[in-house]
Amino acid sequence: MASGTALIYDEEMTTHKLLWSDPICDIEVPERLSSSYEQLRSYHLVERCVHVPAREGSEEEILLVHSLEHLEVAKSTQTMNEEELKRVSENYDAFFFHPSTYRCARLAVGATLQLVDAVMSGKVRNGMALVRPPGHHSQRNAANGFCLFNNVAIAAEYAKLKYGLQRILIVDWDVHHGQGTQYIFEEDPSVLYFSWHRYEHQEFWPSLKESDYDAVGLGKGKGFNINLPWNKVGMGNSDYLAAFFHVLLPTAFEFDPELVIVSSGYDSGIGDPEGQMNATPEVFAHLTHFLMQLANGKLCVILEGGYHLKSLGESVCMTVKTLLGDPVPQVSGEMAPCLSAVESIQNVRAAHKPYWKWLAYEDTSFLQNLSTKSHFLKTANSNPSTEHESKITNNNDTVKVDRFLELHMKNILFPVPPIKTATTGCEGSEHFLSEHVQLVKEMDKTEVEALVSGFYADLVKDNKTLLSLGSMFVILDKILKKEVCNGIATSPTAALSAAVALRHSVRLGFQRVLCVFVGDMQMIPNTEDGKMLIINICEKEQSGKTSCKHYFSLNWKEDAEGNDFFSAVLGFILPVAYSYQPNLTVIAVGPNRNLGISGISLLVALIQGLAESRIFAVIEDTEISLMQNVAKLLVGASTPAFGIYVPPTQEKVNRIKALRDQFQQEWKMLQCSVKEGI
Ligand SMILES: NCCCNCCCCCS
Ligand SMILES: [Zn+2]
Repeated sequence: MASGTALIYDEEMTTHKLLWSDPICDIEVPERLSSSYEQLRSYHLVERCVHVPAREGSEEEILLVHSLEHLEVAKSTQTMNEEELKRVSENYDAFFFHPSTYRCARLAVGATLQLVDAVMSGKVRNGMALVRPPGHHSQRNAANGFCLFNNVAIAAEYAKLKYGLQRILIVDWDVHHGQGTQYIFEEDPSVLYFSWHRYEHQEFWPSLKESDYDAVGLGKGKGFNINLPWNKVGMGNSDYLAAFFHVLLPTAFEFDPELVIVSSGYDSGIGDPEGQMNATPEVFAHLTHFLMQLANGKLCVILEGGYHLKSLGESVCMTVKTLLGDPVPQVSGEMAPCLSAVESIQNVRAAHKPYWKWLAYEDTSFLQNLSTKSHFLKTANSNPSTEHESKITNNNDTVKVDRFLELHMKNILFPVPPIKTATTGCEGSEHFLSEHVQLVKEMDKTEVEALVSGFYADLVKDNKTLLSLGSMFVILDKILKKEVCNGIATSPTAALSAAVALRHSVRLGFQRVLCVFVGDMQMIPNTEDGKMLIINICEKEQSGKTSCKHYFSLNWKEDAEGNDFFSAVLGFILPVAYSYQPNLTVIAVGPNRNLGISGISLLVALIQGLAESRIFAVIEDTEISLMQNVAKLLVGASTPAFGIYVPPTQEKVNRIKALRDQFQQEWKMLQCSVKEGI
């Protein structure tokens, strides 16, 4: 199994720079690269990565995407004087040439292809390339928006040719629409292109009609181009996460890519003068973590934009830290997407309904009620509750943004725990023992009885249960003290152990404990005080217990053909969990589970983004292979495999929709459509 994270950086790419005054282009400075690299070094992240050298992209590789004419024009600029450079640059929208631009652009292409080779060859699992000039605006025959050659588009064509790939996902989280990439692949069903971008109803650059949500691709490519326009500035962490849960991830898992490439622009982050958005650096750790669960972890992150140096640097570090497998920091801010974001999400889901199985039963009746194409009137005067208050008055005050980020990142960056996983050395754990795993010694019986005596004492009869409870307490203690990141234990009675673990965790001081219980839970703790939130995935309604704000019973019967659990995890469990913001997650699998191992693996893999990746898993001791799968995921030893994708049945979609309609006011991350009549 491939491991390791590649980092590609070559100082020579800092030589390209603007030689004359141009207020549009003067933000694309060499320091974008050097200060990002310095920030990575300051967090000791460079030394933890595998260094892969850049190289020049060959003319042949560039011609995979660009015309010979475009290549020749670019090549001819190397010997021009400033006057000539200025004149050639004026042929393009927002681009500048320097004598070294051509050389730098070829290094940017080569660095990107080096990363693709390192990942596809298994030399590393994933990686990041810090490159400039960026690429996603450049087109077959034109430079545009600071971009000369489309690095990511060339990488996709290269990967198809060299590795015979048939499904590549490009995620463009830059705040600008990568129209160049869209044009290149809009008829190509083997490349799924997703972009969100500041749009403001076509007012924001590049102000194209084809950047709107109804540009779904052409011909055979229909459905493989996804545009999510942001029609207001100030979008934040919750809007970005909602876009992943309710648009990108369900599509991405159905598409099942063999490789994921990110057009990683950080001008969608707080403080950036172009984006004017509010999302804070740690959100990129979450976005990266989600994409790491696709394509067996084969993920290539390529720098695009990002023009506030401090914001850019912090976001680059959050990305690389996550690629390295570090715990994902708690995401900040109110977990409630704004009205405008939910409108855009609803529109793009409706536009793509004809092309994706997961959207087969999407309710698009709202389209009938509205005549205009922009399915919603511009929410010009939308009331304050639908607007995000901006943490910073305006992003143009660079020093103020620096100060904010200084403080914000202080309580986020935590040392990586020396040990990742603690376990009781239960059956089957010998398979995955590695330096990341610590065996915990059993706790002595009297101590356990003392801890359990308060409650459930009557239930705890035999020694075996007492011992398993003992080791559970030890593990929970280590997680609380941050000596380990997560832990796993088996139990003869997972339901009892889970109930005891929940009570013990609250008593240890965890304020919000999320418990996902698979199987019939037998006893359900009282969740009135909100200190626990329980999601019970069971085959039948628990006797008499209906769902309420902190207790959900989600009936699910595993599909014999494969894994149909994606819509439940992405459309319900994660949105509720992210709304709740737990500081510990307990995953328990009891007897007669009703979910397949691949469904449970999906749940464990995606839920690690919560609670700073603090997870305690307790598994019925009869489930040896499940235990091994979950343990490998917690250690980070394996890239997850989620089985055969099966789309949800109408009945299952309706069940999730019913829960969403009932609880989307309490747990706002569930929102993906605007209530009628707002
Ligand atoms: N009024 C023209 C604004 C042009 N702005 C170009 C921004 C390119 C960003 C590359 S990520
Ligand atoms: Zn950009």
